[in-house]
Amino acid sequence: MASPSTVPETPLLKDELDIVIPTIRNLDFLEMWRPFFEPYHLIIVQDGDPSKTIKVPEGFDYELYNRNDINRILGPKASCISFKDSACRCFGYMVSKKKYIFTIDDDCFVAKDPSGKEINALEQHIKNLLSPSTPNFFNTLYDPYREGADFVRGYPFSLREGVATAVSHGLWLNIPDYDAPTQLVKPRERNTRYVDAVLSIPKGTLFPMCGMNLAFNRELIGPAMYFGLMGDGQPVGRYDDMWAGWCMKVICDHMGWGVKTGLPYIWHSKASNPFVNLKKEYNGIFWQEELIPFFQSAVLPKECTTVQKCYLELAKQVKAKLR
Ligand SMILES: O=c1ccn([C@@H]2O[C@H](COP(=O)(O)OP(=O)(O)O[C@H]3O[C@@H](CO)[C@H](O)[C@H]3O)[C@@H](O)[C@H]2O)c(=O)[nH]1
Ligand SMILES: [Mn+2]
Repeated sequence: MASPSTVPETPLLKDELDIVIPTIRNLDFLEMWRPFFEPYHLIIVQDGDPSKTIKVPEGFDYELYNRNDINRILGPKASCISFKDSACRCFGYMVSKKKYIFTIDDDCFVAKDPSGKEINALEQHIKNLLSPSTPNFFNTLYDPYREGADFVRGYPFSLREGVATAVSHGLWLNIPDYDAPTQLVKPRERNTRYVDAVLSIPKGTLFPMCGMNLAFNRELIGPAMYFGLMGDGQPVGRYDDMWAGWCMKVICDHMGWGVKTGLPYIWHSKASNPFVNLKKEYNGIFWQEELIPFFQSAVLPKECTTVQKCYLELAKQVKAKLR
């Protein structure tokens, strides 16, 4: 019998978490993530031409879905899954049967922290999701549940239990997730700043959710994580994750759940073409100036006791106020 010291540590949430990857390129990046990802089940959503063969590196346990699969499974409803846009990833959230989801882009690699240690982004997301959030009162020493930190003087004891964490939003070293105008004026800017913090986004505050390094509790907030319809035939692009983030945050605030941002970092390697991105984002840059005030003022009635009811109510308000 193996002695306790040799028994391999079972990766956290090994059978309760799926890793969802949208791809229109290839999956070579998985080699670098192998030590961290291999124990987990992958759901690969292949975008673009379904006749193209996507090679999954040996040793990974995965499901792979292309557009033909999406059309077969959803029939006429397949039109709600974006085509030729990373928003297609939310199909993976739908077919998953697990409690947690981690989604990552195929141009995101393992980053190193300032000490040079490789960052297990998945492990950090799991820690973020399994520990409470503090959206109702800001803790100036950041994450109070972290080793070596705590609540500071003046923090109400009645609030120190925190609330359930629904979403963990990770960040990116190297290529930051800038919009096209910013990328055009700062083409060589790279993010080299590693901020060693995890923050709860305060209740009542929206934020720009990026889908490239993101984890969430699918059982809690899954129905609100629909990534807006973008890509082929749509007037706006690169607002899929933003849309989901705004809907999700309004609903989390209403349901009393938390959203965290900060660690973990990944290394984002490819800058997408800013001119192509400008065309995709152009309408969205105007659209969001109308959208944000809508989401900031959205109120969900107390009868909305489930995420589904919240989302349907939000949809009703969108239809009434945003068309
Ligand atoms: O038509 C497409 C284009 C891309 N993908 C896959 O989606 C991700 C992200 O693609 P990419 O790295 O090219 O785009 P970025 O600008 O860096 O991504 C940021 O913008 C958001 C787009 O809304 C995205 O979530 C952010 O990370 C890769 O895995 C591509 O392979 C696709 O499936 N279909
Ligand atoms: Mn990218």
